[in-house]
Amino acid sequence: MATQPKRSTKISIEGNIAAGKSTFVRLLAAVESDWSVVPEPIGRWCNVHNTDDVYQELSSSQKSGGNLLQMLYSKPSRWSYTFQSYACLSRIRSQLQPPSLKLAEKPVVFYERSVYSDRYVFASSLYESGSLTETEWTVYQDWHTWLLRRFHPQIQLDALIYLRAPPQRCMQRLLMRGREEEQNIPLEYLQQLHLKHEDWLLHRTMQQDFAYLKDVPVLILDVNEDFKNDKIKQEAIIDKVKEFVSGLEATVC
Ligand SMILES: Nc1ncnc2c1ncn2[C@@H]1O[C@H](COP(=O)(O)OP(=O)(O)OP(=O)(O)O)[C@@H](O)[C@H]1O
Ligand SMILES: Nc1nc(=O)c2ncn([C@H]3C[C@H](O)[C@@H](CO)O3)c2[nH]1
Repeated sequence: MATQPKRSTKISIEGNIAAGKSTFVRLLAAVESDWSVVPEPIGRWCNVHNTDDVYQELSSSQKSGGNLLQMLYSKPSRWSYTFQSYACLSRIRSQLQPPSLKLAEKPVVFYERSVYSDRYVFASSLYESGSLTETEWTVYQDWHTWLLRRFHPQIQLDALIYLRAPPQRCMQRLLMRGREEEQNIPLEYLQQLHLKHEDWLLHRTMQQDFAYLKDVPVLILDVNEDFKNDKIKQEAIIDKVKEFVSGLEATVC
């Protein structure tokens, strides 16, 4: 008789642009053999030449995503709806993929962002700043709610990790990283996204259409400090994640 694959613990890593999510998930992927990482699809469009294991060579249709990011930042009023639709489709697709570690004893999958940040951080900010019209926002929310309910529980998350850093620090990192499409992003945009993350994950005051989310555990990690080249700080932050995950495994069966 075929053995049933173990149910993975699914955790989304959330945080502002350039807070350090990709850097952090690369660290996580190296910690435990049972842990795997699903990079943000949009991140991959901007990392075509990255040779890390978690980044793969892209098909030509995916490469056009890099252009879409450029189009979004160059003319948000024209491209926000298209971008949010494509971003959300990609995220649903990757959240539905079966775990790559079929033989893992306690599989844990970390996603770089989720269908929830798509809506409650980005699309909501773009609507508030007038880049999505009332009609686009209504249509987006309608299909977003319908699709997520349709795919529940396959895309349900067990936990969230919030990488928290001041918008000024994210701006520094964004400029240092030098991704071409992002060079004209104003600090105000990062401040707006920061407030959305704070309401959602720190204060937990954000109204959401998915009732289960209000009980999902959130681990908040301060990533303001530079831990990129500091093994001791890296170990300390990883220990917090290990402790958090083992607490979850006791409840996820
Ligand atoms: N803790 C840290 N200390 C110093 N530099 C960092 C730290 N974390 C990330 N960086 C640097 O900041 C830049 C942005 O990091 P990274 O690409 O991991 O951000 P991200 O959150 O994945 O971005 P995005 O939201 O665009 O996907 C990179 O140049 C990275 O090397
Ligand atoms: N508008 C918008 N909606 C999303 O759902 C979304 N997800 C990521 N991004 C942007 C942030 C980085 O520039 C870049 C890589 O994270 O892509 C998004 N932008």
